[in-house]
Amino acid sequence: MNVLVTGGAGYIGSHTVRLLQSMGKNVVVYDNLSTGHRDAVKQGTFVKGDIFDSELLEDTIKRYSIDSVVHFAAFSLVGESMEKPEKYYKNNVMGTLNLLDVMIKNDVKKMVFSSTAAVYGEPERIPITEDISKNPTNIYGKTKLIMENAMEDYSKILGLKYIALRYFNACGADEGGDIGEDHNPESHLIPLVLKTCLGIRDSIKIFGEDYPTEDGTCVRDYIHVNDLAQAHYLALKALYEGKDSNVYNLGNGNGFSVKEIINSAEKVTGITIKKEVTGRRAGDPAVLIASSEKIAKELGWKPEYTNIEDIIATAWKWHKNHPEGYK
Ligand SMILES: NC(=O)c1ccc[n+]([C@@H]2O[C@H](COP(=O)([O-])OP(=O)(O)OC[C@H]3O[C@@H](n4cnc5c(N)ncnc54)[C@H](O)[C@@H]3O)[C@@H](O)[C@H]2O)c1
Ligand SMILES: O=c1ccn([C@@H]2O[C@H](COP(=O)(O)OP(=O)(O)O[C@H]3O[C@H](CO)[C@H](O)[C@H](O)[C@H]3O)[C@@H](O)[C@H]2O)c(=O)[nH]1
Repeated sequence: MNVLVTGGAGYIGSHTVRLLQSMGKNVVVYDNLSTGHRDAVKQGTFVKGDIFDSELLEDTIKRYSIDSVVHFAAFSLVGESMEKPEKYYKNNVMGTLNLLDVMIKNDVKKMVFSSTAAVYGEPERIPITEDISKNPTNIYGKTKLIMENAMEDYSKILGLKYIALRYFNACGADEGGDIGEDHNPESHLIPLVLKTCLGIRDSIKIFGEDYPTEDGTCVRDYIHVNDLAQAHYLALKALYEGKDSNVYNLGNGNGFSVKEIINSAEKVTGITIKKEVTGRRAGDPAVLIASSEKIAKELGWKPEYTNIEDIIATAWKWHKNHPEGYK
């Protein structure tokens, strides 16, 4: 396996790169560092480049005899996507189409693609299986769905073999404590809660407690980043074994409310967190819980981290040791 990992200097990418390297795979990280961090790639080949730079992409593919791509590079802030749609359509759709052009031109026809639970929008059923209708409620989710649809056509007509992985809420960090989540701005619940524990933030805002859930706050399915990484390895393996294109959900299958996450973080850290209930955040579905049965059955994937406190503890280790992230 000679794998090009676009966005490999980002949060999920850097964990996947580490896992693939630990399994002896040849990995080339290709990242423009727009939201990623050079220090998140601790070893191996790093190319600073943009997925719009066809020449550099082609040169990298040829130089390292690349035969597959894991494509993380994208913008992924839901709120920003509703304010700057052009930024999201450009990077996530045009950028990915450009990458696919260069891949196909160079006969690289295996791709693992980062998709998202946001493709479902307000789901018609819980737990969410891959076949339910997709009605994304934000532009970020739309851009990912557009690319899933395009890849389906490329697969039928151009011979592309792809696996799209629809992640639910990625969280946690590698046990080593030297790589972790560092988004700027940060919008995800767990890092924000832990930054409040560290005193970097004053309080955590709870976006609405009037949802039709047990405690009134939104319920999400939190999945450890190393379990996501493992799924990327299994997806690549399936493609190298000649399996067909496919789409899989990736979640733990357990839902936790915002209040439950805050309580768990208080237990893990031993710190009482200041909370503030505010209004709902636009576009937030009440409950998102994955069924990951399909990937379990077809690719043998099984999450290692199922206990939410264990997951938060790995994130806490990273944040405590790197209060300012990679800076
Ligand atoms: N974090 C989550 O909970 C989550 C959930 C579902 C899906 N995803 C998807 O997973 C992927 C990775 O997410 P993440 O949280 O690690 O994000 P991230 O921002 O940490 O990583 C994205 C990486 O892509 C790079 N990048 C962006 N545009 C690029 C371009 N044009 N050329 C080259 N590199 C570029 C960035 O520099 C960054 O290193 C994204 O595609 C995201 O949409 C994330
Ligand atoms: O300060 C905060 C931040 C978040 N939340 C709540 O916590 C939950 C989790 O929010 P995150 O922002 O951590 O994650 P999302 O569920 O909004 O989004 C994640 O899951 C989506 C799929 O639904 C996309 O994949 C997206 O990329 C990914 O970040 C939501 O109910 C949100 O309203 C708060 O109450 N306060």
